Amino acid sequence: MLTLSQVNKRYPTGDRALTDIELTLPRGQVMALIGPSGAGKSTLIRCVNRLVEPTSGSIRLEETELTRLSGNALRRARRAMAMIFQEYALVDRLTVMENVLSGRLGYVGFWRSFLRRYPADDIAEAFRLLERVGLPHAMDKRADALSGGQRQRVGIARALIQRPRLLLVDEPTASLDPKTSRQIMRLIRELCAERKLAAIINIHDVALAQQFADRIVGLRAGEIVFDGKPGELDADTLTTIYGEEEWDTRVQEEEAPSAAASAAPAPATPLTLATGGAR
Ligand SMILES: Nc1ncnc2c1ncn2[C@@H]1O[C@H](COP(=O)(O)OP(=O)(O)OP(=O)(O)O)[C@@H](O)[C@H]1O
Repeated sequence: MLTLSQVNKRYPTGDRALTDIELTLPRGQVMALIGPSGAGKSTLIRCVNRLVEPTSGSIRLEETELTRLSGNALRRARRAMAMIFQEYALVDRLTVMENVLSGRLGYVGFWRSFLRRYPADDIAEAFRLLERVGLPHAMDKRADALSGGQRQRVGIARALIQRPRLLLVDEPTASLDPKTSRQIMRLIRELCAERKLAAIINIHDVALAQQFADRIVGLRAGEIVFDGKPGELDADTLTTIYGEEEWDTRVQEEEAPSAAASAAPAPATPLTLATGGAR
């Protein structure tokens, strides 16, 4: 449903962020995008919804060539691609319900949204979504009264009320504790399955990516250096993506003495990356 072909991005500063990206994402597939800082993960997902302009190449969402769109046509295409952010991007002074409904801004007219008069169907759907993400009792709370995990659930509900076909997810767990991170990843995974949504999830935590994604794509210096199933990620592949490291042993040697590590459950996946492996 999403096809990137020969996508390149060079920023005006001269930084080459993406080189000849080729990627096809089928409907319903959850893909994790991993790679070191500066590898181009955020640039890639922002090229898809054109928050960043690719320098060259083609990006197709089903029949639509996204790189050629502007104005209303671009706004319409963006409705199909909802974004979930690391820092949630909620409006703090608004209620949870209002934040969720703001996901409909691309659909309702300016005055309606300005006056916050949303159609009854949208309100009913917002109720259903808040229930689905586990926040049925929080709808009247202000967004700034919520925990990080709850804020991300609101961000997920806001994305879904857009009725997207594709989720673009930018480090959804970066500000969350390990347990909440897993709950959020599980929720995203389940919702994608329920709604046949494809997702690209930019994530630093390799263990979480392995556990919750169907497919992992590794970027290094703007190029795809790995594209495979979570079980195919081995120490050699991690070295290709991140550079030299003793992937199998580092967590044990460096973290085992701490209380946090000894309380952690045994890894469910074969490899745990030291930088993001605590669960
Ligand atoms: N607005 C910008 N202007 C100039 N260069 C940029 C800009 N945004 C990103 N870059 C550069 O593009 C490259 C890729 O950055 P990007 O943020 O996409 O990487 P990333 O993999 O998402 O990193 P991180 O994991 O740290 O968020 C880096 O060299 C970065 O310095």
